Amino acid sequence: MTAQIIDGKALAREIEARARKRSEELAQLPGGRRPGLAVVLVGEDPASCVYVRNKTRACERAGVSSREYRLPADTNQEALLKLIGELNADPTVDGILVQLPLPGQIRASAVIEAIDPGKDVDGFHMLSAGALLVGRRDEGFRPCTPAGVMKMLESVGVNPEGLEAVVVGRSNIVGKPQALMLLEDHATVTVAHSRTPNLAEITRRADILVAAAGRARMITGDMVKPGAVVIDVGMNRDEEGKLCGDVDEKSVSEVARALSPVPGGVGPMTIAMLISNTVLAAERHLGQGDTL
Ligand SMILES: NC(=O)C1=CN([C@@H]2O[C@H](COP(=O)(O)OP(=O)(O)OC[C@H]3O[C@@H](n4cnc5c(N)ncnc54)[C@H](OP(=O)(O)O)[C@@H]3O)[C@@H](O)[C@H]2O)C=CC1
Ligand SMILES: Nc1nc(=O)c2c([nH]1)NC[C@@H]1CN(c3ccc(C(=O)N[C@@H](CCC(=O)O)C(=O)O)cc3)C=[N+]21
Ligand SMILES: [Mg+2]
Repeated sequence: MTAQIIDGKALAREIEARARKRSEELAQLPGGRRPGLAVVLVGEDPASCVYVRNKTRACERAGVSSREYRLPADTNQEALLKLIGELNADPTVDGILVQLPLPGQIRASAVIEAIDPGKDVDGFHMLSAGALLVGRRDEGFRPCTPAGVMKMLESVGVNPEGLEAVVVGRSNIVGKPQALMLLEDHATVTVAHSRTPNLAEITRRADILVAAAGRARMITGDMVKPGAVVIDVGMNRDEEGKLCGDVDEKSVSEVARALSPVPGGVGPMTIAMLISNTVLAAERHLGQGDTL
């Protein structure tokens, strides 16, 4: 078997095109405007710079106006909180994204909780996390990466209902919300992590396997059930400095039915979902309800 490659980039472009249509409609409303996103970057992390550049380009494609705030690496928490307060109060800003990780002197949780929950387009605020947990789609925002993974599954005709899903990783931004979204769609969900002793045994049960551990090519063909759908969230550099996922594409593509590539898979989808969330935030701010 040779796995179908799931084209996250093409799917992301479709989502951006729909967002563009809606952005233009919002701009045409009386008292309307384009959705606005503020991206805050503290320090000069090279990987973060790549993401921020990709986000800026996607905003242009989707008709979302984006602003960047670049602060020096030694910025203190108080100064960052002051900027968040100003962005919270700015009616042209619908969404606020503070690029993670933050430098050590800043407590990320303090910054995330300071964001107006109505502008939490990353979906990292406690209110968004709680809304996902209790199944309230009308409140908060869904975290972009796991939401993008759900769209990718749908795009290859995979309905999670009744399937065994395994998520490798339990972070607040990927693994945990991913497990909740799969559960919401009626999969039987297992979450594995660094203290899981028998990982291969667990992953081999998966009809849907989501790899989000941040370990280069750790998922090999022998860990995958024949015919499984494998989604690779990982963004790693290998020994040669080459960008790679958590999945060993070569061995896994001989076993899986479908596989998402890195690059061109989850990364572009994460950005498309960020844009979708920003349009949703603008709709709510303009009293237009949820249409996306
Ligand atoms: N494409 C995209 O848009 C995005 C990509 N990413 C990428 O996804 C990956 C995960 O990101 P993130 O969740 O933020 O990472 P974290 O480092 O916060 O979490 C990693 C998780 O994986 C688990 N883990 C680590 N090593 C192993 C192992 N050997 N076996 C099993 N589980 C393991 C950890 O377990 P424990 O909890 O026990 O420590 C932890 O739960 C990274 O490569 C990141 O770059 C992240 C966000 C967006
Ligand atoms: N507050 C916050 N929100 C995030 O959503 C967030 C974050 N912080 N910190 C870092 C991670 C990582 N992340 C990516 C986004 C896009 C690509 C992306 O565009 N990837 C492309 C190209 C990557 C490349 O060429 O280097 C691809 O996979 O094809 C990757 C990773 C968002 N994250
Ligand atoms: Mg995100």
